[in-house]
Amino acid sequence: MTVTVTLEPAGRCRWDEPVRIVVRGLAPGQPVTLRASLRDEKGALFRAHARYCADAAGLLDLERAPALGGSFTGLEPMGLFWALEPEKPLRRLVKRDVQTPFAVELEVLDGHEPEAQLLLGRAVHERDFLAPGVRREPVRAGRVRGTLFLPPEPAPFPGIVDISAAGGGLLEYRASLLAGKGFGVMALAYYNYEDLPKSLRHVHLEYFEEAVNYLLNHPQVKGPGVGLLGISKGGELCLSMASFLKGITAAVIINGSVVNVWGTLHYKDEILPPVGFNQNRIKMTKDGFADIVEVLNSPLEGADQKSFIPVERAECPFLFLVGQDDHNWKSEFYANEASKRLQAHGKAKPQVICYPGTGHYIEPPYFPLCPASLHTLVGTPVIWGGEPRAHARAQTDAWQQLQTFFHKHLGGEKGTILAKL
Ligand SMILES: CCCCCCCCCCCC(=O)SCCNC(=O)CCNC(=O)[C@H](O)C(C)(C)COP(=O)(O)OP(=O)(O)OC[C@H]1O[C@@H](n2cnc3c(N)ncnc32)[C@H](O)[C@@H]1OP(=O)(O)O
Repeated sequence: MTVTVTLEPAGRCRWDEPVRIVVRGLAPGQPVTLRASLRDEKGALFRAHARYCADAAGLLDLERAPALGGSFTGLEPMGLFWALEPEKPLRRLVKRDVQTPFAVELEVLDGHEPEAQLLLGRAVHERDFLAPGVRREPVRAGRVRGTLFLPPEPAPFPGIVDISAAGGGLLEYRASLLAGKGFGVMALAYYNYEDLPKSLRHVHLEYFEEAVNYLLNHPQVKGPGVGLLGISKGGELCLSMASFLKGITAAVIINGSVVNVWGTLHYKDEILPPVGFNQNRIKMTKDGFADIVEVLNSPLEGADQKSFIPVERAECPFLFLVGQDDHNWKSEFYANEASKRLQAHGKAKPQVICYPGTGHYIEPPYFPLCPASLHTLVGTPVIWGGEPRAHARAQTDAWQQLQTFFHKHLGGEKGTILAKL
């Protein structure tokens, strides 16, 4: 009997959607190995594999059959995606062009032995980043540089500014996926992109103010305010935006810091100096990677207190999503200190969700954990923390949590349209 690999739903789906993998035509109880392969846009290969046994009817359904070993074990229907590992170390899976899908090759190999196994069947599964009808609009307005993603009509939609980690350039994949949930999402570049500043040494919030106003004035975006979504340095910038700027209705901070890091922050006549750091607190792992989690000074002591972002000035609700094993910096400490500061000034207690075993890059679901890669500010590979399975679980939950939070505070439940006030 021919071995077939089928995916449900059939055909192309969004990267953040689960898919059911079913293999038919095997012998009863046949041992097989499933292997997933993906090449990113720079040709870097990512692979995962797992060993299974067919059931008495010769069927293998990954929603019912536990993996017996390989890149992961246990009942993990999406393990072949979140357990992908780069052939060359230090590569993080990022999607640079959201207008094309990632093609994932799924192979069924006979037996459990690692050496060359007989190929029994295969399928190529496309996972894309733009839901049908989602529109992609490059933004070159005044100084603002980014890309706006708009859901299919009817407008208007709640607006969200999405700000990535330090690294420069412009990564659009989170914004493009989130636009598929009914939001108008602008991925905002903020340095080392086109004619933007080349470094983070001086950050002027007026640029971000212009970006917020651009989005608020967009004819397809509904007010009265916008949401902010930021990860890492992007999360820190969202906290500063919410503290100093108007027009912010909700903010989701993914592993951000509540202290100004690396460069001087400017807004009108105010300045926040960068928090101090001590390179002697960099530890080296047995693999030779840097662990920088202790490098930054505490913003609760001495002169470093001037670097604490005045979150008490913010008028919006916050959701902090925290990887408890974040090794970039102390995300849980920052979230808790932000919460204390807000409550000490009579503001609402923010929602803080902490994920055990979870590292720095909490991405949309099914992105594989990146254990270590180049830190552009540190200039050497660092560990980001996290354990693959726990990190994968956290990504799936965090993605739902941030959507729920934005729908609650920005409106925009699919189909509910509120006119601009
Ligand atoms: C001590 C004081 C402490 C002070 C304490 C500092 C802590 C504060 C940190 C601030 C808070 C944060 O944001 S922490 C998060 C910091 N994040 C980062 O540093 C992100 C690192 N950057 C990246 O991963 C990349 O920029 C991407 C993947 C985002 C996009 O790459 P790109 O912009 O297109 O760059 P590209 O020209 O392709 O490649 C340039 C180099 O980037 C890296 N790179 C490129 N692609 C990838 C990739 N997929 N995975 C991994 N790395 C990649 C490679 O090394 C590559 O060099 P080659 O191999 O091609 O030669």
